[in-house]
Amino acid sequence: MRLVTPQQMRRLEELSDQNGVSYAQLMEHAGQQLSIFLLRQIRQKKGGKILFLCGNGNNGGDCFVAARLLSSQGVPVSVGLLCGIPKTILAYSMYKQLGDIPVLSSIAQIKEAIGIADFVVDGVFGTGFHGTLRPEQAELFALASSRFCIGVDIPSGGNAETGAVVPGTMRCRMTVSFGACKFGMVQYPLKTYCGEILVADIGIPESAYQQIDYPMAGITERMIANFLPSRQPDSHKGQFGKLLCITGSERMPGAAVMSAAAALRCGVGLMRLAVPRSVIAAMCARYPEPMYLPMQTDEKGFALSANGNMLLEEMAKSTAVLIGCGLGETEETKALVTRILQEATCPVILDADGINCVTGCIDIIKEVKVPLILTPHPAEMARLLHCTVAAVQSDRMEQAGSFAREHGVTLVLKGAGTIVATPEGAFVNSTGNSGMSKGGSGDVLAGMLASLVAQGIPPTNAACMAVFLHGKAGDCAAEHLSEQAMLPTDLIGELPGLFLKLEQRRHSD
Ligand SMILES: NC(=O)C1=CN([C@@H]2O[C@H](COP(=O)(O)OP(=O)(O)OC[C@H]3O[C@@H](n4cnc5c(N)ncnc54)[C@H](OP(=O)(O)O)[C@@H]3O)[C@@H](O)[C@H]2O)[C@@H](O)CC1
Ligand SMILES: Nc1ncnc2c1ncn2[C@@H]1O[C@H](COP(=O)(O)OP(=O)(O)O)[C@@H](O)[C@H]1O
Ligand SMILES: [K+]
Repeated sequence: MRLVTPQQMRRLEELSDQNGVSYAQLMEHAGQQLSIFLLRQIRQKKGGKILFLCGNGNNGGDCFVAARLLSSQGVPVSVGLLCGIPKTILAYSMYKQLGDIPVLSSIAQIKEAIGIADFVVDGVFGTGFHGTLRPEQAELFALASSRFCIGVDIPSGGNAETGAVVPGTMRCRMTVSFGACKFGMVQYPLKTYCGEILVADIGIPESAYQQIDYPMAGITERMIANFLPSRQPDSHKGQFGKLLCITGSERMPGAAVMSAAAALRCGVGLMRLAVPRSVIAAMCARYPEPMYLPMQTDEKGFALSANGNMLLEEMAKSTAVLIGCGLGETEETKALVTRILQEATCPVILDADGINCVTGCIDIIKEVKVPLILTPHPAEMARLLHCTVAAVQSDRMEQAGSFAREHGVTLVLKGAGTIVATPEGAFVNSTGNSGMSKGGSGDVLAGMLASLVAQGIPPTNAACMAVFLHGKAGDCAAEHLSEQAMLPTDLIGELPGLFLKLEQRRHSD
């Protein structure tokens, strides 16, 4: 699913206009698509009165077209003007074609109409919304939201660029978005205001989409199914990658266990697991598959930089390195992480404390000569950028995309609606649930990602595949264990079922 910012949408409309599909035709198509959708809804409900709530911009214009088309087919429609007569030439010309459709402009009339409508269509504000809602608007929106409300392009009050909402934003059961889904609609909190999202084709030429800078898309199962490495019947372990994990400390051995277990379940051929010597016996009892590399530690159980030479030798034999989960943030681990990055000979996945260790010397990232993937959660991202978590969360795509472009890395900004940003474009995940908001879920993701990269899947593809499957594993776990009780380790238990499905899908394709 394509995702666009409001600026990109405006550029698409402009390119479309230059390529023979005018602005007026786009609006006519948008209204047509909306009317087709509404007709389907009416048929399912066996009848229904439709009230279009319209603002004075082009979002209202789409509604005038739909109202005219539906009315010509005998559907009882009315229009409520919330911001007066349309301001744009386009919307005004559509408004003038309403004919004898009832137009309500007093608040009292509109309130009454909302009360008796079967469907309320929200065409008050689209991508041109800014500022806040006036109290009387918020009150009307609350009333409309209590009905079966259908969003036009985006719920009014939502920010199509960031996913922010203002108090009183319209709550829609379904939203019909034109040309492409707006990025903000797949981020929180706006996502929860959209209901089911449908994208309507309004005739923007394919060539226009191809000219958009920094394209974005939602991650789908279909997309990631093709990334699975093929397994030939005569294959051997050396063909499925060699992963070096530099993880864990005496205080956080679990992070090493979870990332390693997840990596093993994602199919890597060989794993070397560098962890503090003291935790190896317990780990090996649980997971005998990896080759264990004992690390020397300080008196608190955190790895020393003196392990560097041994780790570099092991890295030379590896196809990917995962560093950071549970490693701890000390002067010694900082020196170790820095050295691994500076001398890396294969792709590196930098997670958790691996990220924390470089926040003071972020420019070294630009000098890394191998593909680098960072997997920060919002607080780690804020540390990287030396800003607040709120600043990260208020504009996730801008923060992730700018970082990826500036540093030439793949950046996985975690949290509901995880973003995989690369220097060329970005992907957004929609799987997962709040049952995953538990310490350890990130370690599982890091292990999965590292395993896929080690197997030779290009970093961006691997990141999309890992975040999609990680969230899907969370959704499966929640189904039979509940969001409340499920654990990060349960995600690992779901992986075999998910890979089985992907393999079956590949065999049937
Ligand atoms: N262009 C095309 O060909 C196509 C466009 N399409 C449709 O156009 C939509 C974008 O239309 P748009 O740019 O006119 O903006 P829209 O969202 O209607 O709102 C702007 C109006 O609201 C006002 N306003 C804003 N905030 C406000 C507030 N807090 N309180 C009060 N007023 C406020 C704002 O006022 P102003 O900025 O002037 O102060 C302005 O008058 C898009 O979402 C899609 O539905 C489709 O048909 C496809 C083809
Ligand atoms: N509400 C949610 N919806 C979807 N995914 C979530 C949600 N909460 C957490 N996750 C996912 O779980 C993981 C948590 O990672 P992180 O915060 O690094 O955990 P930890 O470091 O404790 O292992 C991320 O991949 C994140 O996207
Ligand atoms: K709207």
